Amino acid sequence: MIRIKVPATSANIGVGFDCLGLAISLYSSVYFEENSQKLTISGCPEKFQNENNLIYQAFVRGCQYLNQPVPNLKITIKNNIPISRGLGSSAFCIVGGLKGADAWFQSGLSKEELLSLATKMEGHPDNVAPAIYGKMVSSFVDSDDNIESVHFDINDELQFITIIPNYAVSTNQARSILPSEMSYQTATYQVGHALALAKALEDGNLALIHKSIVDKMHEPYRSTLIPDYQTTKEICESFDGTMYISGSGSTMMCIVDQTENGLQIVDQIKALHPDWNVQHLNVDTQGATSEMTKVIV
Ligand SMILES: Nc1ncnc2c1ncn2[C@@H]1O[C@H](COP(=O)(O)OP(=O)(O)O)[C@@H](O)[C@H]1O
Ligand SMILES: N[C@@H](CCOP(=O)(O)O)C(=O)O
Repeated sequence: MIRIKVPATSANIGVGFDCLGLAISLYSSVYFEENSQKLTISGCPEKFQNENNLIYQAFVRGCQYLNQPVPNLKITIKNNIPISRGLGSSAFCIVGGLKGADAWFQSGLSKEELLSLATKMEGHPDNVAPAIYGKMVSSFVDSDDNIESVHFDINDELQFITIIPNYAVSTNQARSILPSEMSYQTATYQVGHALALAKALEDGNLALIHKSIVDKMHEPYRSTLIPDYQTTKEICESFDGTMYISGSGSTMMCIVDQTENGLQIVDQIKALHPDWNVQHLNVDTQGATSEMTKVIV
């Protein structure tokens, strides 16, 4: 059977709305094997165990692109990326399904083709690009509808603390509350900040990360959907951490150096919210992988 392993992704990174994203060391896998029936799906909530399942939809899209018939499939999901928490669970499904079809037919799709197909399904490239390539990726759609992506190394001195609340925020809702227009002044602010942030993350410059990550495009609106936003931000900042809303939330990501500060932040947040999932994670540098395997792990 085929195993596709995909990293979770943290999109936007403050000022990079819909264009900047980071792959992190939290992984989900999906296994594809032949089946006597049309489709069997396990490892996800029952409401997704049907033909509307996003992984299956992406697999079918991959077959169409490759001009291949859709095989009878058994899909087994080993999921570690929480759903609707702003860590790219939908990107996992889309990249997992497309890459599954590519591996099934051994068709050797390029990462560029994969990114183009995945972006059309997801609607924005900021999660699917790092899910495919790893590291931090900045992407945009050019005038010919091609996706251009630029790849950044993140400095090893930084650690990422993923703070996952026990409540979800739907991406659709978090997009629907955003204004439809923005001023030239705000656009200029965002461009300057985003460029500085990319360099600061490469250099591990915590002071510049802290200044440049401050967003005016989505975070002020979306923070209203996360009741614990302000208190969590204050805890992070009291130990020299910088916090942003991961994707559309509810996860909050804290960037901090490799000192004891990270441990203090985790301890304080866990003490306040024992049922939240708070983890130290690293940057994933590989992106999605595929392998033939005999066992499900
Ligand atoms: N493990 C999974 N199994 C089936 N469907 C999933 C899984 N993970 C995510 N999805 C799909 O992705 C959607 C969540 O996407 P979205 O709201 O964008 O949140 P996220 O921030 O996690 O990407 C779900 O409604 C579902 O359609
Ligand atoms: N740029 C998108 C990113 C959504 O990421 P997700 O992980 O919440 O699906 C947005 O901000 O809407």
